[in-house]
Amino acid sequence: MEFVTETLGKRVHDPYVEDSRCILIPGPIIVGSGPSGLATAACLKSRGVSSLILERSTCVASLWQLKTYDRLRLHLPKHFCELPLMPFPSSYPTYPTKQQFVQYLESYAEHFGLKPVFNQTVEEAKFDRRCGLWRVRTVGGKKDETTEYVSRWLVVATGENAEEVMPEIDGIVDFAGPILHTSSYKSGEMFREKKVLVVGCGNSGMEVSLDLCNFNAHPSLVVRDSVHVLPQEMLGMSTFGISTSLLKWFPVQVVDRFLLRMSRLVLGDTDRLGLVRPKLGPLERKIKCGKTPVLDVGTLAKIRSGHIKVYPELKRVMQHSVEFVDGRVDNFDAIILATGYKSNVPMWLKGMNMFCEKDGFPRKPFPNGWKGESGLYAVGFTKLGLLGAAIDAKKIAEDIEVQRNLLPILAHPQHC
Ligand SMILES: Cc1cc2nc3c(=O)[nH]c(=O)nc-3n(C[C@H](O)[C@H](O)[C@H](O)COP(=O)(O)OP(=O)(O)OC[C@H]3O[C@@H](n4cnc5c(N)ncnc54)[C@H](O)[C@@H]3O)c2cc1C
Ligand SMILES: NC(=O)C1=CN([C@@H]2O[C@H](COP(=O)(O)OP(=O)(O)OC[C@H]3O[C@@H](n4cnc5c(N)ncnc54)[C@H](OP(=O)(O)O)[C@@H]3O)[C@@H](O)[C@H]2O)C=CC1
Ligand SMILES: O=C(O)C(=O)Cc1c[nH]c2ccccc12
Repeated sequence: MEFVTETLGKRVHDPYVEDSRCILIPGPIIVGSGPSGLATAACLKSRGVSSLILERSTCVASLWQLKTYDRLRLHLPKHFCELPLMPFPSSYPTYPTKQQFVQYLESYAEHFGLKPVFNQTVEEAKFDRRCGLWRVRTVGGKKDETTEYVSRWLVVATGENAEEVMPEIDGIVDFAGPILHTSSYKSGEMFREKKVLVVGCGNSGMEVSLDLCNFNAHPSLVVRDSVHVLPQEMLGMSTFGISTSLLKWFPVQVVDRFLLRMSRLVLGDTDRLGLVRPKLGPLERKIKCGKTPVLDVGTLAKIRSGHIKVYPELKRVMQHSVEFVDGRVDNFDAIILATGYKSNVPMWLKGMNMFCEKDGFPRKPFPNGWKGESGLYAVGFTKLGLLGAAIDAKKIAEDIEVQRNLLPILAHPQHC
């Protein structure tokens, strides 16, 4: 505690004050240098507020750089995926490639002079009520040392996809072949001629199955429940763009009915392929349950042609084969878990009610989840992808600027 008192008292004008691995940050601390963290830091900077970004990985946008497959492109048109204050280059195609998106994010960081501190995993963050400051403990760096960063504001930007979901499947430890999560999958190159079971039919599972086909592997897809598959475009426009326009005028149920009718025209009856549609419509389900509809990029054609088999839920895994709940058994050489991701906020953010312990998302849904108490903020937990992150980032920067102008803490050091 002496440290905070001392630094606040004596070194009020130093930008970063270091003392035995306890560092006072005059601006906000942002945890995570993905698109959400970068967008918030840029919006703050444009309002004259410097921030410090702490990142566990070694680069910006680590999800995109290190944990995604080669053929990935944005699924939504680029103008829905732009970060605030800097558009995509006009030379980019409507659906930029992963490499283009990463290049854009790197230029974004450079343009705004954002320099995250890499190799800093936040292990604990808690609000110290005695001095009204956030204490953020990290581990990392050359000698894996512990550091405490202290600030009035904490922005959680660790994302909806911070940790892989690894399901418990009966007998999976007995499986003889490779088992990997889609976050480690790069391409179907290593699976040529192999029989591969893809578990999970979100956007990742559907696209990885298609990629495997393109490398002459033989994929099977586990669809344990129901799924909405929509065409990426209809009537020459993006399905997402049409949806957002219609939602301005019509209730979500009406828009869903339109989307389902159009999907039926473009894609045919997906139920017959083993992809049974949920009872709730695609947008209502996204809003209520956070389940993203699959935007088809060619997988359905491969299912229809028999290149991708569809199976129901797994019952158990054996050394070289898998049994499904309908009693069928098939041999496989590899298993790819396309079982999604989860937030990691409950693992490190302590003593705050803003986030739900169970799912690690803000308790208040979009558009109200961005602000908590005591200078705590969340960016990028909207279930609306990059668009939601951009909306949050702007609001957070505006709010912090107002607070900073109202209560200049450095002029009124508090006592710990
Ligand atoms: C394969 C894939 C494709 C996608 N495509 C799209 C798309 O086309 N359009 C769209 O809108 N959305 C898409 N998404 C959704 C995705 O969530 C966003 O694109 C975007 O990456 C979210 O940004 P973020 O900064 O909130 O989270 P992330 O990009 O996940 O960034 C969070 C950062 O926080 C860091 N971090 C996590 N925990 C800690 C910790 N304890 N300490 C320090 N650092 C930490 C991580 O290392 C990471 O760098 C896609 C997601 C995936 C998985
Ligand atoms: N180009 C793009 O824009 C892309 C975007 N994305 C986005 O990234 C995010 C993550 O996507 P994704 O990785 O597909 O994860 P998702 O969470 O969207 O999908 C996970 C899938 O795994 C299933 N599942 C989970 N556990 C099991 C289990 N034990 N047995 C069988 N099935 C299981 C889920 O089924 P159930 O629904 O029954 O729970 C669901 O179908 C999404 O927001 C997605 O839209 C991903 C890829 C490409
Ligand atoms: O890819 C994601 O996770 C997103 O949240 C963006 C997104 C893709 N398809 C959608 C359909 C409805 C709302 C958001 C998305």
